Amino acid sequence: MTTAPLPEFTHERVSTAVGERSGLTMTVALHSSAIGPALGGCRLWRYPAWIDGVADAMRLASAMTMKNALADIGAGGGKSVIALGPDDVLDDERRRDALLDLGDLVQTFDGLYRTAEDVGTTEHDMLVVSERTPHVLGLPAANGGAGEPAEGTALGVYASIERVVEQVFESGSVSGRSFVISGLGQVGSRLATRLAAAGARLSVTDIDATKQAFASSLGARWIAPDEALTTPADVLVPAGLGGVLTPAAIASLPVKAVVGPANNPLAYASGAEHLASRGILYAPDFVVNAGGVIHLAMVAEGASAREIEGRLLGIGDTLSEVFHAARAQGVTPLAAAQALAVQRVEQARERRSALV
Ligand SMILES: NC(=O)c1ccc[n+]([C@@H]2O[C@H](COP(=O)([O-])OP(=O)(O)OC[C@H]3O[C@@H](n4cnc5c(N)ncnc54)[C@H](O)[C@@H]3O)[C@@H](O)[C@H]2O)c1
Repeated sequence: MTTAPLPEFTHERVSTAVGERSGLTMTVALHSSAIGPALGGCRLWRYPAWIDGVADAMRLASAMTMKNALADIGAGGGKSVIALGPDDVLDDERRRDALLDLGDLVQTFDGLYRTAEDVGTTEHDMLVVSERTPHVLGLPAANGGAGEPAEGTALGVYASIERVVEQVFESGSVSGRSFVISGLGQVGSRLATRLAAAGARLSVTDIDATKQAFASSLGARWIAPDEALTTPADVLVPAGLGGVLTPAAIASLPVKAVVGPANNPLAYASGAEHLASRGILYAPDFVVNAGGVIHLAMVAEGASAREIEGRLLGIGDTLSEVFHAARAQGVTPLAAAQALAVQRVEQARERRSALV
């Protein structure tokens, strides 16, 4: 039985298999290849039931279509999930088996879906996946790959944070502004470091309490994970998993803006309207966290570090364009971003059918 509602099935193909070697259930969800071969990472995570992993892959894949369309990298949207059940134990051998199984499943898409690292997987894991399929990005730099995309993601989110602060406070400076960062992983820790260096006041948390030492090295205040949505601040930065902004959380969220790397932070469809009705500016996740895919796609194309940095900082411009469109159309930034992405996908589809 699924514990969350299944997403709408608008995908080109969803393949779920029990890994031959690992016995783990894994899913590749290809949402759209209209713009180009899909690109989206592989999440390795624990779920209450296998179907929750399928639903997560499907939701994340459609968000990747939106993200990649707005990132303008010539890629469609897809995602993969290796689902651990509540009692599954993952030792090194089984982890390797799971990654080889994933490689086989990715290979059945014949290049229409390309994988990379995501929550729960690393660049070294991608090296294992590459033993079974060439359709994998983000291998370690020492192996000729793009390496961890988190630095690129953090740069794009940081550029977005400045635009959000500018929008709300009429100055893009983060100095003296207060932030809550929930999740100090690959991206959250980099954002915390940048924000602290720029003079922001930080309250931070993670479910991994060992991150407290890092927090104090930045001079940040440590809060409990369940205080992240109740601590007053100028800006909330969700940098853990998605689904945290529930109706109850939004009803009393004591911030002026939400902007962060976490995919799908809104737990329900009308969350963006609810935030807007409370006067909270929401920067759509798939606009601000596109730095990772931009980095992966551009390194694969052989772009220079300078060109890539320019595109990462350009995420701030895309976000400003979205805010502008939202104001002009009288809709939320999320609706404006979705409309822009859908328009790009439809245009690509029309160009394709004109060629057939
Ligand atoms: N890494 C990237 O390049 C990238 C790109 C786009 C989007 N994202 C998204 O950004 C988010 C963070 O990615 P990451 O690469 O930093 O992942 P990560 O796994 O390195 O870090 C996530 C951190 O969040 C913590 N966490 C999980 N649940 C939490 C909770 N309820 N409260 C507080 N902390 C919690 C984890 O302990 C971990 O430290 C994810 O949603 C991911 O999908 C990441």
